Amino acid sequence: AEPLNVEAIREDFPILQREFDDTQLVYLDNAATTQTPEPVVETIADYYRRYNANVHRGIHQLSQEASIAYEEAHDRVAEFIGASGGREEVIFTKNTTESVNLVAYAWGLEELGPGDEIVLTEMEHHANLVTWQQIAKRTGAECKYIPITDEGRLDMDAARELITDETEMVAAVHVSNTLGTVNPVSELAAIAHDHDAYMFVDAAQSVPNRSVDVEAIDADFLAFSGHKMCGPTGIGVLYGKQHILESMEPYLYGGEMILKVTFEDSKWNELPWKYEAGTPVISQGIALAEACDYLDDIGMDRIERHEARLAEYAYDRLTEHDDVEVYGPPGDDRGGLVAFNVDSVHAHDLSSILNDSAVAIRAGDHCTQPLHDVLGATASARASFYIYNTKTEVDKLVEAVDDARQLFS
Ligand SMILES: Cc1ncc(COP(=O)(O)O)c(CN[C@@H](CS)C(=O)O)c1O
Repeated sequence: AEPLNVEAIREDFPILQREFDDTQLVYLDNAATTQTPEPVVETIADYYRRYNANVHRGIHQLSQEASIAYEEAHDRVAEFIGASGGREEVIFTKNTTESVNLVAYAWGLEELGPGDEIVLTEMEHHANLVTWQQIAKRTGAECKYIPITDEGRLDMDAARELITDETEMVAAVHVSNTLGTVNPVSELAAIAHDHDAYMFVDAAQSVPNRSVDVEAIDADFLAFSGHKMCGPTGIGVLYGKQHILESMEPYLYGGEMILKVTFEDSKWNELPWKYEAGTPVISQGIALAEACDYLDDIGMDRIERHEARLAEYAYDRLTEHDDVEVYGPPGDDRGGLVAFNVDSVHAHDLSSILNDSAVAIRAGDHCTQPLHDVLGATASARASFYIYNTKTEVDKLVEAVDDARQLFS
């Protein structure tokens, strides 16, 4: 497929024209959050200008329009991830973190007990790792961690050992936000299902960046965030197989999620509203549907290839110097990000020097502290790419890293 027309895409992101001290912004922190294209911003503004109303309630025209747009946004997101069950399999939350917590509380707290096991990986984000770790503590279940190899890939032999008939849940990241590793989540799901365990895929760094088909993976649950895929903050998605979501009890109670309430008890609304208590993320959900259109117009396979090319170029240029360690698999086999350290420069110093050159990257643990312990690093710098980044911007990153190296050597 032909390369992206990055110049045309950049026209949709006025923020990328910002300058600091006459130096144009180079935004390379997309794994943290992506920028928001004009069509999505316009969708949000149009909602509040023309048809803002509460949903599932009022019978007035505005509420009808808002309700239909909000409900259809669920259908659009279901289509984007290949969920043939449509809106019944797509729950809107606040973010990926809340999506994981929904399953941990609504299923984990109810179903897990002593002797049960949850299998995670050493590269998990805190959203997944801390959540299941704490649910295990509260239920008496036990967490186990699939180790990573020296190249930062999952040790699948160890995975086959660790996932047993005691395993109730396998929860793994699809693309690591620190290593860039693309995990074999379909294979993990098959192993989990061989042992009658559920498979939860943390897709925060994959749904925005490549074509993801929940049914091809055969995930039982899958989570991601709108703000990492050209959408606004305040919207996350939990995909769940319909029959599983039907079998679970909600854990947030209130309006919207009920059909009938008496003083004695309550009956729950149908899916997905059963898990969307109170006034939902209306404008955010409608905007996320627009973001799905925006990305599909570009093409997820082209986006994946664009990011892979930038990641490989960054990997190759950064490792031209032997004082740089890039974490994770080789440059030609990873998602669109590189986390690295430069021997003589602490990651935080590096990111602040890069900021002086208007290059925006992330420094820290990227919410993967246990992984950094495994890597033997207290922190790392991370550049992460998206549809509006260019090789020239990677060159600016490398030049700024060279400046830092001079400064500190
Ligand atoms: C793999 C993975 N899983 C879960 C999350 C959480 O997404 P939220 O929208 O914050 O809930 C993230 C978000 N990672 C950001 C913030 S720490 C990063 O800079 O890497 C992620 O990368």
